[in-house]
Amino acid sequence: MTATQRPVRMGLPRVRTSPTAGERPEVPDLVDRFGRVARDLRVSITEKCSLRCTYCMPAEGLPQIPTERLLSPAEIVRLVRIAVTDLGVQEVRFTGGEPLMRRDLEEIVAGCAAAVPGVPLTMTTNAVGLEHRAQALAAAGLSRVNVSLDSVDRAHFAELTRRDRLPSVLAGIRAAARAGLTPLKVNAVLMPETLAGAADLLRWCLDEGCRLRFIEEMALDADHAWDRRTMVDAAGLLEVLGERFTLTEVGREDPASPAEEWVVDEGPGTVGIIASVTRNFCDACDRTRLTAEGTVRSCLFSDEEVDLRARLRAGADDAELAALWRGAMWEKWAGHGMDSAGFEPPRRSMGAIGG
Ligand SMILES: Nc1nc2c(ncn2[C@@H]2O[C@H](COP(=O)(O)OP(=O)(O)OP(=O)(O)O)[C@@H](O)[C@H]2O)c(=O)[nH]1
Ligand SMILES: C[S@@+](CC[C@H](N)C(=O)[O-])C[C@H]1O[C@@H](n2cnc3c(N)ncnc32)[C@H](O)[C@@H]1O
Ligand code: SF4
Ligand code: SF4
Repeated sequence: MTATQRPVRMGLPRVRTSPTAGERPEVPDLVDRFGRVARDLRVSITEKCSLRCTYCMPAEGLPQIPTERLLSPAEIVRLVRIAVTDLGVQEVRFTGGEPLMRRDLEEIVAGCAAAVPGVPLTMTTNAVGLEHRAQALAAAGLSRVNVSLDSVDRAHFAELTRRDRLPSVLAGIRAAARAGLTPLKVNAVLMPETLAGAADLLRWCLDEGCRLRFIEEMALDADHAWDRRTMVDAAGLLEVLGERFTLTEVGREDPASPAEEWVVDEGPGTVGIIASVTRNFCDACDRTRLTAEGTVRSCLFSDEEVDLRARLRAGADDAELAALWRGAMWEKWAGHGMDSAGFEPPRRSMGAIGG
């Protein structure tokens, strides 16, 4: 049996449904009622973006957030320090919108690197313009980057992102690799339109030494076009890639990692699949999020947010901000529920939350 003929383990949803009854235990870490502990902080720093990916943004972009409502570099650094020193966070990822849209990104990274030395600082980016900033970001203390890239065909890229920026993205990826922002992972969202170019994208990533992961599309597009019945799942992708490559399943790098991995041909290259919908990883979720406006959002899919910015600007001390954050995490949902009857997408789209 070849790797692609092997049945894909779709499994039962891995969401624990019976929460712990009673009060939150008196522990400093970000624990929730389902026994999970958040160690991975994702910080959105802007809603702006240089692209308009159809699975994320509306064609006209998101409504602009007035500058005074965005967290300043000093505020971001303070909240990151609280997350690490008071709440047990072990990795910080900058995202958005597009983090490169902020001119003060290097200042934010350098401030965080000084405030939480030794903690990996990473970024998820579309890489437009990264070519000119990769060296400075690495020098400021950025550890590595993940880049979103759905196609290496210029016309197809322009269609998917509504912008003709493929050359800049490819130059950005190469500059990031030269600057040592590695291991560099590439994220591609699975859609019917991406399947035809999926094998070419994998070939390109293998040749460039990038680790490609395909991601099942989630109901987080601003246009609300997502449809569970037509979305491309992991099984559909494996069938297409199997026509060109021999894939051998190796599983997850570590149990909390969302990506399951396959070795391609004789290796050492791999391809990953983040099956957020059909094989969700919510029961191992270790994430907490800060939105660009300074609210804590415990789950991508939960519109309940706790406003830290207002308290921070009203003079709250670190202990109060940490307590608010712990309370938000205790209320975290079990999972996204995309497979449940009556599922409603959240009000904010991916770009507005911070993916
Ligand atoms: N279900 C779910 N999916 C997420 C979440 N955060 C990110 N994703 C999806 O996972 C994809 C990859 O995210 P990245 O930003 O590259 O982060 P990562 O995979 O955690 O990063 P690594 O630590 O480098 O593996 C994104 O494109 C999203 O589609 C989350 O909290 N929940
Ligand atoms: C919102 S973007 C922000 C960072 C940066 N602009 C980028 O594209 O990498 C973060 C991640 O979310 C993913 N994403 C956006 N919309 C999605 C959706 N509807 N389903 C799954 N992933 C999505 C993107 O592919 C990207 O990897
Ligand atoms: S996925 Fe990233 S690059 Fe694409 S529109 Fe959303 S924020 Fe922008
Ligand atoms: S959907 Fe929510 S619970 Fe599931 S992995 Fe994402 S953030 Fe965690």
